[in-house]
Order: sequence, then C-alpha cells, then structure tokens
Amino acid sequence: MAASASSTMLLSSKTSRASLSWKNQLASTSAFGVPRVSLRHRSHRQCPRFIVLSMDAKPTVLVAEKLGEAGLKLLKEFANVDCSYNLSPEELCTKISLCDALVVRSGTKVTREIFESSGGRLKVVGRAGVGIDNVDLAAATEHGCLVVNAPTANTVAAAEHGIALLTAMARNVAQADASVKSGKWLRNKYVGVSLVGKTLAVMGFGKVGSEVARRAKGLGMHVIAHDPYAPADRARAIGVELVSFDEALASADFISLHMPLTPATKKVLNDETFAKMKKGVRIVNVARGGVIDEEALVRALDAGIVAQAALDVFTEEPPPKDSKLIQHENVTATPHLGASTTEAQEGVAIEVAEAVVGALKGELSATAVNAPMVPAEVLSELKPFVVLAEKLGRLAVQLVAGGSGVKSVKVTYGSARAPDDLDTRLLRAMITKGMIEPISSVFINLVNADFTAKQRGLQISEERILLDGSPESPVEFIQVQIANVESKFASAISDSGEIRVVGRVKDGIPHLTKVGSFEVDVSLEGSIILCSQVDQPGMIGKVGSVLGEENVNVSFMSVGRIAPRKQAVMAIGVDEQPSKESLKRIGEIPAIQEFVYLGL
Ligand SMILES: NC(=O)c1ccc[n+]([C@@H]2O[C@H](COP(=O)([O-])OP(=O)(O)OC[C@H]3O[C@@H](n4cnc5c(N)ncnc54)[C@H](O)[C@@H]3O)[C@@H](O)[C@H]2O)c1
Ligand SMILES: O=C(O)[C@H](O)COP(=O)(O)O
Repeated sequence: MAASASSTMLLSSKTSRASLSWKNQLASTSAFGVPRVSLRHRSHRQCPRFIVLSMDAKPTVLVAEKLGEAGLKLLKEFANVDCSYNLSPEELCTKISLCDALVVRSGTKVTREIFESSGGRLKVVGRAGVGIDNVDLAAATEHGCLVVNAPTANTVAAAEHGIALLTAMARNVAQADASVKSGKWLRNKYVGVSLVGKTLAVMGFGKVGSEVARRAKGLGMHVIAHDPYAPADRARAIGVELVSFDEALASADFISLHMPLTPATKKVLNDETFAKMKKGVRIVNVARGGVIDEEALVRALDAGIVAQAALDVFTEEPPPKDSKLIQHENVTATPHLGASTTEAQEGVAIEVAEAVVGALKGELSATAVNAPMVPAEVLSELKPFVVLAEKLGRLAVQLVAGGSGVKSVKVTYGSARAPDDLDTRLLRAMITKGMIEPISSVFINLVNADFTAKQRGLQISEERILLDGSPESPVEFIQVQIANVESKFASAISDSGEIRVVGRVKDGIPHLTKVGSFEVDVSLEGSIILCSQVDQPGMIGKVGSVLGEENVNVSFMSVGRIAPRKQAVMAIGVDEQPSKESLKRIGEIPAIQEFVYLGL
C-alpha cells in the first residue's frame, strides 16, 4: 500500500477504555438482528459486538416437534418456550409471527410461506438433526433467518440403524417375526444370506457413511465407497476404497445410502441405475427417501434386480398405507427411526438448543447451514476482525456522497498467514453487512448480506497481500475501497481515486488507521468525526472544546498529515453523538476545510 501521509499523532483518551460506560448505548441489532440492548459496564474488549449481554425481553422459541428434555431445559433458561406439536401448516404460519426461533425435526416442512408469515421476526430455525432438506434454505436466507442444525449427535444412532437394517434384511428378521406372530413356523422360507466376504458399497462417505463402513468391516464385509467429495486419506484410514458411482453399482452385493437429499442426489437410484447393479443386490436406505425413485425400486424388486430393500426413509412420510413399496414382501420398513435412540435424541436436543440460544444471543454459530460456517477456534480468533470488518464497511459507505451508486467494492486483507490458512468469508460478509445496513431499508444480517448485496448489484472483490513476518494474528490490516463514486469527504479519496479506509486490530480493539492517503489512528468504539485542514497548532483544542461544551466525550484523537503544516486529516472518536449545532460549529472553525460525522 502506498503511504503518502508521513506522520501520525496519537492523543490518549480523556476517558480510559476500560471505564467506558455503555449504559446509554442505543439499542441496535446483533449480527443476526436480535435487539441488542444495554451492554452494561463492560469494556469493548470484554464484549465483542455480536454478543448480547442482556436483553430486556425474552425471545420466544416454538418447538414444533418432540425435543429431548435437556435441550428444552437449555432453551427455557434463555427463552419462553412454546412446545406445540402436530401443527398444521396454517397453524404454524399463524403462530410463527410471534416467534424468534423455531425448532423442528424432519417432520415439519419449513416452507417459504412460514418465513413470509413471520413478518421478519423469525431469526433462527434450529433443525434437531442433520438433514435440512425440509427447510427452504433459499427462503430462510432471503429473509435473513439463520438455519442451524445438529450435525454430530445422531451419527452413531443412524449408523447403528443402518447396520440393524442390513443384518435384519439379510436374515429376514422382520418378515420371520411377523410370520411367527401369525402362528406360522416357516424355517425353509426365511433362509437368509451371509454378510461375511460380501461387498458393501457405501454411497456418501460422510459421518454416518464412515461409521457404517467401520462397523461393516467388523462384520467381515469388503467395503467400498462412492463420494465425490470425500478425502481419499479418510477412506484409506478406515480401509475403504473410494470408487466411481458406476463401479460401486456394478460390484456391490449390498448398497447402503448415506448422502444428503439435494437436487444432485434426487432419485439417483432409478430405472437406469438399477439396471447397472448386480442382479440380486440388497439396498439399505437410512438417508432420505427422495434419493430413490420409489416406483423404479418396486419395478426392480419385482424384476429380481433388487432382491431386498430395507428402508427407514420415504419420499412421503408417513408413506401412503397402500404403498406398493411398503407392502412388498421383500421390503423391510421402519418409520424414520435412524436418529431415534435415547442417547442420540438427548445429544441432538442439546446440540440444537445450544446453537439456537447462541444465535439468539447474536453469536456466530459453528453449525450454521446458510451463513459462513467457521470452526469455533477460528471464530474466536477472528472475533475482533469481524467487528473491524463490519465497522470499516459502515465507515466506507458513509463516506460516499449521496447520489453515487455503490457498485464495486474491493477488500484487501494484509496477512502473514498462508493463503489457505485464512478464511475470509466471514469478514467479507461482515463488510457487506456494514455497507448495506446504513443505506438499506431492508433488514440485513450476516445470513442475507451476500444475497442482498447481489440483489443490489453490489460487487465485492477480495485480494490477499501476503506480508512478511510471524503470522500470529490472522489479519494485519483490512482495506476497503469503493471505486467510481464521489465522496462527501474528499480527503477520503486515495491517490488511485477510490474511497479508501484501512483498519487494524490493536490489543483486541478495532482501529481506523488510514483514510484516503492519510494515516490516522482512532479506535472504532464510538463514532467518528473526520476533519481536514492545513496542519496548524490549536486545532485539536478548538474541536475538543466544542465537543466538551456539550459533554461529548472524546475517546481518541489522531492527526495524519502529509508533512508538518501541510494538508492533514484529524480523526476524532466520540462516545456520544454530537448535536447538529455542535457539528455546525465544528464546520465553522475557519481552518476546517471539510468534515464528516460517521456513526458506527
Ligand atoms: N434416517 C435417519 O434418521 C438419519 C439420521 C442421520 C442422518 N440421516 C441422513 O443421512 C445423511 C447423511 O448424514 P451425515 O451426518 O453422514 O452427513 P454428512 O454431511 O457427514 O455426509 C454426507 C456425505 O454425502 C456426500 N455426498 C454429497 N453428494 C453426494 C453424491 N452425489 N454422491 C455420493 N455422496 C455424496 C458428502 O460428500 C458427504 O461426505 C443426512 O443428510 C440425512 O439426510 C438420516
Ligand atoms: O437428518 C436427520 O438427522 C435424521 O433424518 C433424523 O431425523 P429426525 O430428527 O426426524 O429423527
């Protein structure tokens, strides 16, 4: 970066940061739009911006399907909890406008109508399980509603159920049981097949698929897997060979499905793909009914291509009573029980409740499915930079002169970290949020920031500058440039013609360190006044006394100048918003050429 301003003068605050009172901070919204009120007696260092420390009103959580007690307890400690099961879609739409969060399992379709009916109040949907195919994610994102799930707690339960179905199917357990209970004793009819030495193809080698593979190997099976996204070393570590889709179909004696239901996996087993399988193949499905064309499966069962199927999940749940598939004698069916163990349900309930409460507090979630998902340790390291990113976005956009359309924003991250060791998605989202919120009438949060930016034709490009030195901090500086606009503060235009602001994190506190080509240093804790003038004695005193007269507390002051007595920019951090009269008086100080008040 070019540094044309040669010196920076930093004045200490009259009020120490640690003793700043936030009592009077205006209510605003957290990263996820929940009202954030009264951050009492805390220094900024102690309370990152997206955490709510106290809320005047308890949020309301609607739990629409049965949830484990431990999860309910966690929710009740923080929110009013309304457990209303078996609501019709209409009833759900009516109730939702009174709820801040909704918790569901796979039995509730969270449709666009629900988000529309919420009137903007619904902030979080918690899916107490893995599959989120019952939630309209696009609609959630457009409405700024965070969707979180519970991705880990039911893995073992689902894998165990897969193995239960595999073994029960191979030995006709369900059919034989029904037969004995009806008074029969058909020992010759229910001769099964052995698993040992047979090839099992695991389709979808994620959490559940890997656990199924591990257990199947313990049963002496030869396990192969197909998953276009799974790392080969993970498969190798379990002793599983990753193969192509067609190879899996052609060589498997048993196929176990473990991929999510997505447009790409919908009806992935169909007439064409059944035709590629070994005659007499046996299929287990604990993933989603929709990955199989169920009518084609009936045809394949009738034709003997598929000898047996064991199914926990169905396209329509519950399936119609007269379903040919369910009634087929070679089909074993369970009512979506994969996650239904006592242990898994307690775990899932806690996992989702923690995520919902965290999101309602405004914390960034590690299990978010429609917002940048960042591992907890990275999240904690990035926290101050997240605050910096949002504030730089907010500052930059306020420097744009009215009438200029912001179309193109360039963000530059200076970092000593290797390129693949810095995840900037969260930072970019926060810059976008910071830029759009002050100029938009629509509700913006981290979830819909990218979507809204796209809708408004705002292009955000990113660049990384690899710095020398030790990469202790993930980011050394963040620079935000807005091209092709006029500025209401001409000194914010850099030598290359764009509005430019640069910031750094110092001792955990975000600082503005450059405006246009002027180096300044002001902590981004309150709001900021930028003034430009020819450097001369007494300027700080003059502005300071105007602010002091109406008891506006100055937190930081800094002057960046080309050279002594040359063009300078003064950046003043203030804890309270000065009155219009005071701002007018600052503008009237003879040496001040231009000034701007920037709310943060
Ligand atoms: N029956 C139940 O009660 C139950 C319980 C848990 C999970 N599930 C289902 O199982 C699915 C998997 O759960 P998980 O926890 O293992 O999720 P996961 O995300 O850990 O694993 C899914 C795997 O599928 C892979 N995949 C994606 N597209 C694929 C494709 N076209 N072909 C092959 N593989 C593909 C992914 O790369 C990933 O590795 C969930 O999405 C859910 O629908 C059902
Ligand atoms: O995706 C999942 O986690 C499972 O399908 C479990 O669904 P459930 O919560 O309805 O049991």
